[in-house]
Formats: sequence, structure tokens, C-alpha cells
Amino acid sequence: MAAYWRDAQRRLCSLVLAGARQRAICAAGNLAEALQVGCGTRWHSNKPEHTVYSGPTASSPRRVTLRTLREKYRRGQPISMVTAYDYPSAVHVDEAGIDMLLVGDSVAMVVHGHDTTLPVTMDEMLTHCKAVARGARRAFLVGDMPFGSVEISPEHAVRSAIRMMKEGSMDAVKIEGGFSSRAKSVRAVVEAGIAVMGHVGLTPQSISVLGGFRPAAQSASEALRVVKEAKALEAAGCFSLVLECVPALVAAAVTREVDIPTIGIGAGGHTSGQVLVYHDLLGMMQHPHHAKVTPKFCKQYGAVGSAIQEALGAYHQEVVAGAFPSEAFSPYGIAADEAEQLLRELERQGLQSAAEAVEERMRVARAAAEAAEQ
Ligand SMILES: Nc1nc(=O)c2c([nH]1)NC[C@@H]1CN(c3ccc(C(=O)N[C@@H](CCC(=O)O)C(=O)O)cc3)CN21
Ligand SMILES: CC(C)C(=O)C(=O)O
Repeated sequence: MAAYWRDAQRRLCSLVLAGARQRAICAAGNLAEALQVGCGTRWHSNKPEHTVYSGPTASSPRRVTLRTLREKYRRGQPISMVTAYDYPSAVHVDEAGIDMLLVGDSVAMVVHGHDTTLPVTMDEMLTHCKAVARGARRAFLVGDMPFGSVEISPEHAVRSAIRMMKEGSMDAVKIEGGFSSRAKSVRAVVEAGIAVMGHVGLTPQSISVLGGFRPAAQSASEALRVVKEAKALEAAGCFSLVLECVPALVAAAVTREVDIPTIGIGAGGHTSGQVLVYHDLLGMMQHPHHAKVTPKFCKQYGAVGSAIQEALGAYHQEVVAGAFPSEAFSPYGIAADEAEQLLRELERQGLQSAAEAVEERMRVARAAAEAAEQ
């Protein structure tokens, strides 16, 4: 079987191969294996490794695929992940060499200014995903399924996940929660051919029942539940898991127990990788709302917020003082004969104020030219 596929890979476009492989393995009823074992081709991302129709690729950097991630995981190399919500943030994350990019539902808080992640809609998420997909050429793209897009039934989850792939151009989706009903939906989405990242520990979409963004797995029984949920999500076919706000010890236990990469946030250093929110790690949190929600586990690798504030303040001061724009930032000139003609025409039509302004500017320009000649 393996030899057959290796041979087929040489002859077939990898997109065709991806479909064929997936169908073959699904037919064999070996879904968990299908998700976790890389056998020499890319078949979980939304584009084949060697694109045929999607334009120039010669200068495109090699994209991160599920296979790349699996190889990193096997070698024990940490996986990096950061959120991004629009074209510029996606370009920044991509250029930094970050492995995975999450279009997180945290967009509701850090971009839309809500107090929780609950209000963001599927349509809003898709708008952000589309923008990110235009900016990221290399990173593996994960679209977060927002609150209300998966809960009703496995069919509901599949419909929403398909939109995330078709309209949002994501490589995979992330589904929050570890209850058995959620694991069923995860399995249904995986069976639809969509790679799923699970998310256990603190699940912000459950804030209504949690009562706040509190660390999870603080008791033995809660911690055990997180381990069990992680295992159930692995069995349901998740290719990776986010572990949010759990003690490092619990994250280490989950990471050792499952055979898929765990990506921690506020979960200590013993996971397979780390994820942080873009605005948090850049220190972009000058806004009082942001300052309030920046979690204490977040290290700030920049002070972008104060840089933005300083720049805006400086601009405002220069506009107020009439210092901006100087000559250097007034690039558009008009030929002297055109200006003369304009002046005559303005005078002829009785537009006296405009004519005076033109005359004044022409005088200044002539004086400057004469001064430059001397
Ligand atoms: N900007 C931002 N960064 C995030 O990491 C993030 C979001 N937003 N929104 C979605 C979730 C929510 N997250 C959070 C938010 C706050 C805490 C936090 O500070 N928790 C406090 C307890 C607060 C309480 O008791 O209500 C703590 O001490 O851990 C943790 C995770 C992580 N995610
Ligand atoms: C905090 C991360 C993991 C997330 O789910 C988000 O940004 O929405």
C-alpha cells in the first residue's frame, strides 16, 4: 500500500492524490490514523504542496502543512503559533516564520472591543479569515469556529466548518470544548475531510457557565477531566490540541498522554508548542479595555502600543503647528505654463480668491527657484 502511494505520488498531481488518499483511508475506516500518520504527501491543508492553477509560486516560501507539523512534533521541535486577524497582521506573522496562524475568536475582544468572545459571528470570522489568507503565504492557517457555529449538532458543525474552508480559505478549523457531544461534532467534521484542532482547559466560549476567565483544572477531578477530554478529542481525530490556562503539571500530563501536538497558552513550558494573542505579545494594549484583558501569562515582546500612541501624538502636534506637510511631503507639482493658464482662466471666470491663492503660490515657487539658483 505504502509503495503504491509513493509511486502514485510521482505521477499524480498532489491535489488528486490528496483526495484519493483520504478516500482510501476513510474507506478503510481508519480515521484516527488518517489524521495522525503522514505517509509522504500533504492532504490536510486547503491547497496541494505544488499548486497548478493558483498563480505564480516560484518565489513562494514552502508552506507549512500537517505533515510539516507532524514531523516537527516527532522530532520534538517546539511549534509556534500566533493569532492574526487581518492582512497586515497575517503578513507580519508569516514573515516571522511562525508555524501556525490562528484566526482566533479573540478577534471579538482585541479587534471588535467586546468583553467576551461570544458576540463574533461566523460571517465576521469569515471576513477576517479571508483577509488573513491573502496575507499569509507560508503559515498553516487555523480558523476558530465562533460561539454558535457548531453547538447545535454535528451537522451544524460540519456546515460551519465547510464554510471556514471554502469561504475563509483556512487549512483547518479549531473547535472549543471537550464534552462528548463536542467530540462527536469534531469527528463529523474530520470525516467531512477537515482537519480539526481541539481546545480544552479554559474555554472562553463557556464563560456563561464558568463565570469568568479563570484558570482551569485546579482540582484533581477537573484536571482528570481535562486529560480525558484531550484523549477523547484525539480519538475523535483532532490533529492537535490547544491547552488554555491549565497548570503546567496538567499540561505536561496531557502532552505525555496524547500522540498529537499540544499547543499551550498559559499552560507552562511542557507542551509541544505555544500560542499567544498577537496584540498581547506585541504590547499593543494601551487601550484601557485591552490593558484589562491582557492575561498575566503573556510576555510582551514589543511595546507597539506606546509606539503607536507616540507616533499619533507627534502627527497631531505637527498638524496643529502647521509643520506637516513640509515641502518634502508635498510631492505634486504643476508645470509653470499650466499654472499661468489656470491663473488666467480663474481670473477670466471671476474666481478671484482661487486666483489670488494660485498667484501667491507661484510667487513663492519663483522666489524659491531663484534662491536655489544663487
Ligand atoms: N487579549 C486576549 N488575550 C488572550 O489570551 C485571550 C483573549 N484576549 N480573549 C480570549 C481568551 C480569554 N483569555 C484570558 C483572559 C484573561 C485571563 C486572566 O487574566 N485570568 C485571570 C483571572 C480572572 C478572573 O478571575 O476573572 C487569572 O488570574 O488568570 C486569562 C485568559 C485568553 N484569551
Ligand atoms: C487564545 C487562543 C488560543 C484563542 O482561542 C483565540 O485567540 O481565540
